[in-house]
Amino acid sequence: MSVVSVRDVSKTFGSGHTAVTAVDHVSLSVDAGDIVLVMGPSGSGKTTLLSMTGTLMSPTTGRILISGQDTSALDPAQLSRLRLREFGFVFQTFNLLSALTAEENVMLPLLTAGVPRKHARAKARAALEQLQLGHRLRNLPRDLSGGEKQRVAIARSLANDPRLILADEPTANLDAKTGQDVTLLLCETACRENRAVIIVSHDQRLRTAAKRVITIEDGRLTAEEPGEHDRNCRMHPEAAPA
Ligand SMILES: Nc1ncnc2c1ncn2[C@@H]1O[C@H](COP(=O)(O)OP(=O)(O)OP(=O)(O)O)[C@@H](O)[C@H]1O
Repeated sequence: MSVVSVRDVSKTFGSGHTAVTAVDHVSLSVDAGDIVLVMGPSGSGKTTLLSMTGTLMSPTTGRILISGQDTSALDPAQLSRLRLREFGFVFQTFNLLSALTAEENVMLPLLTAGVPRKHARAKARAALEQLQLGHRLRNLPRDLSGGEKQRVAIARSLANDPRLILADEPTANLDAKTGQDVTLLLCETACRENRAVIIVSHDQRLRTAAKRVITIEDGRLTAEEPGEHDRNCRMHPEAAPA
């Protein structure tokens, strides 16, 4: 069974002559271990598709199934629990809380999900160590580089063992090399743990991190090509931590 199945989904904003169809009859299935890069011009519907896939926005028509469960049948509280349990989110602006250390930032969603503090701390440390940030546990975001901040955000997205990681322009605020390295690290880690990943980006260099590359234009999926990701989840030789 697919981790996520997007079935004939459309999203229209507004109505009448000002209506904009941002996503137009899109179907897409993503399995465990899949790493899908969604590319396309500005305004083509990438973020709208990602938001619906993450149940942050409901489709106008069509259905989103998460591990076979139809999300349209769930109320907001159930959707919120589903997101905490099944999804990890990575954003272009990192979205770290400035008053919390790296470790506390990673612990936060675990505590929200009801994980006991001691266990949450151990999981946060393990996730940060995996992202090669074991020496930065007590640092505040302001003392971290852009690449380190995004690695903390990735550790946070991985800490609750999500089935699916959704990343929206994760490299937009990083220089090209750092952005590619951080994304490769995310993809290698997710691949080894058999998690599914969907990344929305303009960045052609991320093809090296993806197993599938999907193009969206005017809200429609227009192409799918294989990516260049190493199927054995090996770290790309050029990638070193940022
Ligand atoms: N909340 C909204 N209300 C009205 N129109 C919207 C809304 N969100 C998106 N749109 C419109 O839907 C279309 C798709 O937007 P979306 O942000 O999904 O594209 P995108 O491919 O992610 O663009 P970018 O690469 O610039 O982030 C655009 O025409 C946009 O203006």
